[in-house]
Amino acid sequence: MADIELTTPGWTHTYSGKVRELYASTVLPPRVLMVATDRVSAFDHVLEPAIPGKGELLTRLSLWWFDQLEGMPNHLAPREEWSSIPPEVASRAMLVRELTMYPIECVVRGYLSGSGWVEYQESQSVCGVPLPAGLRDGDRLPEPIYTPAWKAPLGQHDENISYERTVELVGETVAAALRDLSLAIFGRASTIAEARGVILADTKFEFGVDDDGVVRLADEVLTSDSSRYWDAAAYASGNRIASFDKQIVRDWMKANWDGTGEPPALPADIVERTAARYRELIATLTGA
Ligand SMILES: N#Cc1c(N)ncnc1-c1cnn(CCN2CCOCC2)c1
Repeated sequence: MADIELTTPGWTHTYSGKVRELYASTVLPPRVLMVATDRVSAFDHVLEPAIPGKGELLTRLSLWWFDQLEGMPNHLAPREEWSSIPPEVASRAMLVRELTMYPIECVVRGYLSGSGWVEYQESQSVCGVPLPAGLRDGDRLPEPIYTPAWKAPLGQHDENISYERTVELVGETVAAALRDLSLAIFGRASTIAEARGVILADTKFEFGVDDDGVVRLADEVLTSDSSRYWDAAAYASGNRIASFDKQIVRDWMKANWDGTGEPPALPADIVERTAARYRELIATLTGA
């Protein structure tokens, strides 16, 4: 697609995701340019229209979180290289080290919601992790749980897997590291978010390993696309739907699409309310 290629020379388009485009540098050492688009996806579909400013807002949020998680090796390229990012995408791009990515979505859940609530009602467990009886939708879990998924190729569903299956996929040492790092990062991020009046209900991390064998936090991190964020004050007053993420889009889709055929276009007010929630979350967390 012509509009995907960058006009700045030195970059080759390598991958189109639902909401991101990836490019390889033809001049720098192995680097990947991750460009966030304004596209929004839900229920495995890319929806129309795009959400104005989404790519930039979520990139800013990722970069803020990478900075908050000091001490956790990540995939960002040294900042002195960032001047090479093409100006045409600079506000919504990250220049990252090329890693060998692990095929695991490292999901951590601190609260019971979404597919986890559906599964809990049927089995009193989430992804095979047993939970106490009597929990309600939106309840905080006794402690955060690690519920990994296998990263399916684009177009296929990610598949919830057991911790033991992750051991088969990446070995015991790496599987334990991914679990422990995910739970530790979730704990730190939850504390930082709650100090700002925001609940981090759940999120997913991706990791890769560099040529020196260092396991690094990769992908986007703790964005509204990879996480559920709730307003803590609203939650405390019993309003358990005041979310800062794509819930507005998900709820509208559930009410206006039966899941067959192409999804309907989002109305202008849903687009604007979603953009406003993204802006509000970034302002609440980062102060910017
Ligand atoms: N983050 C990051 C990152 C990194 N730091 N280094 C190398 N690759 C990636 C990465 C992340 N996502 N994808 C696209 C999705 N893959 C496409 C290929 O097939 C598997 C899926 C590439």
